[in-house]
Amino acid sequence: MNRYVTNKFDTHLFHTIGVEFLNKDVEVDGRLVTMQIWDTAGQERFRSLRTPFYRGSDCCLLTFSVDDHQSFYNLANWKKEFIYYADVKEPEMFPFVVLGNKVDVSERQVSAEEARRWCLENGNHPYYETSAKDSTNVAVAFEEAVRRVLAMEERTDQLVPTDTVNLHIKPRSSATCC
Ligand SMILES: Nc1nc2c(ncn2[C@@H]2O[C@H](COP(=O)(O)OP(=O)(O)OP(=O)(O)O)[C@@H](O)[C@H]2O)c(=O)[nH]1
Repeated sequence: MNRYVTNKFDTHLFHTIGVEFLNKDVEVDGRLVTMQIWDTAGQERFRSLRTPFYRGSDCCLLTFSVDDHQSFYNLANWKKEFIYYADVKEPEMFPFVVLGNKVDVSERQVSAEEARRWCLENGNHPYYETSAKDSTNVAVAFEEAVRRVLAMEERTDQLVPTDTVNLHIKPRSSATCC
């Protein structure tokens, strides 16, 4: 989030406490969009602080580190937690984007193939290999998230009938006559 919005990278970051957020205006496929990005704390002790912020999200970027197998195994739990607290009614329709971050490091523990397979088998999520350190694919991944949200909104709009018939019948007032 910091690399994308402020174009900065810090090697000595403090853990996120609760939630941090930043906004960014972006043009995607000719549409101007204001993104509100919420970065939730990953540490277990902050669970109760982060979970209230899931509700109302339009998209979820599930992120792991390619040099840390455990963070990859945790993806399923993060997804489950998000779906539960965001109260996602149709998880298979919700836009998730998966990021394998830290591709700048040489000691990988998760291959791109393994990550892609997980994405395919767990909802066919788009997968991007990113580096907040050297900017690889960061903007591309966020823009894909915007595209998924816009596509989702278009689909939902199409489900709303345009020619509605109001079947609600107003009760007649007992005071009227004739
Ligand atoms: N080499 C490298 N290091 C990174 C990259 N992204 C983050 N880091 C480092 O990894 C550490 C953890 O980064 P965070 O962004 O705080 O990770 P987090 O998962 O959000 O952690 P919480 O704040 O506890 O939720 C920091 O020291 C970062 O500098 C990257 O793309 N490459």
